[in-house]
Amino acid sequence: MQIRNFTYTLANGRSLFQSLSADFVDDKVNILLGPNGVGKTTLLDFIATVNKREPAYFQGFPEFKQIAYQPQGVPFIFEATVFQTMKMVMGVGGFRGKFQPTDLPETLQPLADTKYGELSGGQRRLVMINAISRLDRQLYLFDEPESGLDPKMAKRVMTEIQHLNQRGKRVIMTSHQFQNINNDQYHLLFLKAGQIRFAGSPSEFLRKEGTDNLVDAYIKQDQTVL
Ligand SMILES: Nc1ncnc2c1ncn2[C@@H]1O[C@H](COP(=O)(O)OP(=O)(O)OP(=O)(O)O)[C@@H](O)[C@H]1O
Repeated sequence: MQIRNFTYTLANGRSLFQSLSADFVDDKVNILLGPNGVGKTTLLDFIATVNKREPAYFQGFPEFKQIAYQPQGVPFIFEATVFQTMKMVMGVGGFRGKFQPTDLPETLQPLADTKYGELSGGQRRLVMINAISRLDRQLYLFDEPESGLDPKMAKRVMTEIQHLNQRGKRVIMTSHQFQNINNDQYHLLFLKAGQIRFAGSPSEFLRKEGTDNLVDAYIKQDQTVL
């Protein structure tokens, strides 16, 4: 999957991407990093075809039906229970297998009959990520999947996302969290000022910035004068 020379200007005239090129890898979890407002979600929207995707710029991405997308917001029917919500999301996504409360992950089983509207923000996110991960698609897009989750849950979600990738699924996600980017099963793409400024493994990122701490590496990269 690759993006080639993609230029995009917002309706207010602000140039968001300038001849942006990016290469995503299949056998690692791709993580888009970069400052707030730089365009990570907008890029996911193009990949997911929420925004029209021109084949001249977006090459090798699966078609719409083969993509599962977890957007940042998680609006849903507040009265539905956790179990009903997951079943509904999976049903809309084309899941036709058997699904019962005992199929819920251990963390969600005690909440099976709890109304979605009574969950915390992090719990809602967990429900959506679980439902979306169970769809049978080629490409999974997660927009800040660990945001709002406690450290244990965030770690679990990142492990599940890696398992998804190890089962042969392609994954692109965004993140502002670094504590779980702890191995080279991740492929980092740093977006800033309209282009990808770094692409590579976490250890390559650390080496490039001359530090052993990803947060420091991120800040150094962000401070680089272009
Ligand atoms: N519907 C919209 N109309 C106008 N501008 C928009 C719209 N959606 C996003 N933008 C603008 O596009 C820019 C990129 O937003 P985007 O959400 O893609 O950034 P991001 O990198 O994902 O940010 P964050 O890390 O804060 O989630 C921002 O400046 C934002 O104001």
